[in-house]
Amino acid sequence: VVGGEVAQPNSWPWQISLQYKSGSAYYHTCGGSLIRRGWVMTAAHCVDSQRTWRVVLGEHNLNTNEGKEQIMTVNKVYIHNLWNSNSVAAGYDIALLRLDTEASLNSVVQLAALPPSGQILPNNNPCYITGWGRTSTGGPLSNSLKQAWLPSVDHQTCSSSSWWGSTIKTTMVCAGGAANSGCNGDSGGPLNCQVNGQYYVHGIASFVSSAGCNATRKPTVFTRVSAYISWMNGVMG
Ligand SMILES: CC(C)c1ccc(NC(=O)[C@@H]2CCCN2C(=O)[C@H](CCCC[NH3+])NC(=O)C(F)(F)F)cc1
Repeated sequence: VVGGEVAQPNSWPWQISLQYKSGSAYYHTCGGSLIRRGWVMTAAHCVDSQRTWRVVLGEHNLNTNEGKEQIMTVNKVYIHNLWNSNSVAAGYDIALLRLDTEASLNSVVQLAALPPSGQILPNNNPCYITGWGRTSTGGPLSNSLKQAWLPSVDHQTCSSSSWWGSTIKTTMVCAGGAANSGCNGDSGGPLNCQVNGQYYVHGIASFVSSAGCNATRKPTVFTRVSAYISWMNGVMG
C-alpha cells in the first residue's frame, strides 16, 4: 500500500496473509479475505504456482507473534478455470483456498461481507485498500498492515483512453488513481467499500501499472467480487 497509514490492529478482521514455504521458513506473498470459516478468497495470480501455502488469520505485524494469530494450512486451491496467467487483462483473477481446518471466529478473526451478485459501485464510493504490500514502487513490504483511502473509479472513467483504456473489463473494479495505491504484495487482498454504513469486500487486488504502483490515472485494478458470487457458491457448495 502506497500512502495511507498503518491500520488499527485487527480492524479489518477478514484480512489474511497468504504465505509460501521456502526452506524451513514462510514468506508473505499476497493478501486475501476470509469468506467462510474454511474458505479464503484471493487472486488467481497469487496461487498459480506449485508451492506449499499457509494462511495467517488475526495478523497485524508480520514479524512478531502477538498471540492472536491463527495459522491455517491449505487443503486445496481452486483457480477460476478461465484464468490465464499470461493475460491478467482478460480478468478471472480469482481463486478460493479450502483450509484444512475451520477458523475460530472472534474479535480479531471475522468473515468478510460480500456484495450482492451484480452490484456495481458508483463513481467515488468510499473504499479502503488494505495490505502488507510494498509501501512505495520498488520499496519494501510493510511489516504492519496498512490501509489507504481509495475511492472507486467507475468503468466509464477507468476505461477511457487517458486512464487504463480497453485493458479494463466490466468484471473489474478500479480505485484510486492518485497518490494512494496498492502495490506488489497487496495482490489478492480486499478493496473494502462502505455501502449503507457497512464495509463489503468489492474487489480483489489484481494489478497496478508496471510504470509505478501509484501512477497518475492508473488506478489499482481489482477483480469485481460481485461478478463471481455464483462461481464461488458453485465451488464452495
Ligand atoms: C493488463 C496488462 C497490460 C498488465 C498491466 C499491469 C501489469 N502490472 C504488473 O505486472 C505489476 C508489475 C509487478 C507486479 N505487478 C502487478 O500488478 C501485480 C501482479 C500482476 C499479475 C500479472 N502477472 N499485482 C499487484 O501488484 C497488485 F496490484 F495486485 F497488488 C501487468 C499486466
